[in-house]
Amino acid sequence: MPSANPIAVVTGASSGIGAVYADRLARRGYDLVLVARRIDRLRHLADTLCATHGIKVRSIEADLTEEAGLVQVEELLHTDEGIALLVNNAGNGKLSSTADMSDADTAATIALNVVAPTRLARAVLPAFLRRHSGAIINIASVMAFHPLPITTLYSATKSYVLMFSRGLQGELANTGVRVQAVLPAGTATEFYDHAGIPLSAFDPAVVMTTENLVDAALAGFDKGEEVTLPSVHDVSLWDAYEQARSALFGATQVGTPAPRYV
Ligand SMILES: NC(=O)C1=CN([C@@H]2O[C@H](COP(=O)(O)OP(=O)(O)OC[C@H]3O[C@@H](n4cnc5c(N)ncnc54)[C@H](OP(=O)(O)O)[C@@H]3O)[C@@H](O)[C@H]2O)C=CC1
Ligand SMILES: CC(=O)[C@H](N)C(=O)O
Repeated sequence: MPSANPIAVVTGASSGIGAVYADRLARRGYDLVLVARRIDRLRHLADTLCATHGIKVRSIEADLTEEAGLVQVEELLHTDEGIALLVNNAGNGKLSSTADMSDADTAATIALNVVAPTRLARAVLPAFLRRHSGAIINIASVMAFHPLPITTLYSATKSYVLMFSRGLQGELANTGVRVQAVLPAGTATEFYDHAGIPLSAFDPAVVMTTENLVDAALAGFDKGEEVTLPSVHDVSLWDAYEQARSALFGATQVGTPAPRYV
């Protein structure tokens, strides 16, 4: 018997931001599909959320940097008509100079942060468009617009997520399908266990709790925001950034070299 609840697919649900998204979406009455490599954690979370909220939860053990893992989730997104929300959350990043990163880490970050959210969005979009409804939440980062010497590759991948989201928003206008880009700043998760720099190296005053992050991001989602910056108190800063970006683009469309280059 198919569930009456809308289904949310959350990637990277075995810890951190994804695990809190799973909890919050369960509270909102979503059935869940949880995706990550650590199936033991997924099953524990699934049992807890089922018991607490009376929802249905499926756990999928998948490495989203591998073709087989991606195909598993793509097939679900292609076929399960009950899916109403995709949270592209799984991500990683080594905080390191580009020259010092290994080829394996470089490939894994591009695969997980760029290829996976792209393929999963492409997998779910046809059904969303057919139904004129559905939403994709892409977890980017504030590093998308502010590269540091130790975040070059990571920032580039998150800038892709932001641009991919902004482009989709333009494509999907008036279709009933929504895309939200969420740009967290430092958030207290296991991300730093694998990043090469421990969370303890950061000023606690600038690190947000995962619960506060996700609750703020969902508040932005409920407001209909296209880009949500949970930690930015003065939203006029983003508005000014976007206006400057648009004005700069307009200034590129002139067809003649700028005088300073002549
Ligand atoms: N923490 C922060 O300061 C910030 C984080 N972000 C972004 O938030 C998102 C969530 O990260 P966060 O919660 O912080 O970190 P965590 O490390 O706690 O969570 C990362 C999640 O991604 C999953 N994951 C990692 N590698 C793979 C893989 N190869 N295949 C499938 N799933 C994988 C992990 O599960 P498993 O290991 O079980 O596979 C885990 O569930 C990321 O996109 C990150 O870039 C953005 C800004 C700030
Ligand atoms: C400091 C970081 O790289 C963090 N993951 C972020 O995206 O802000």
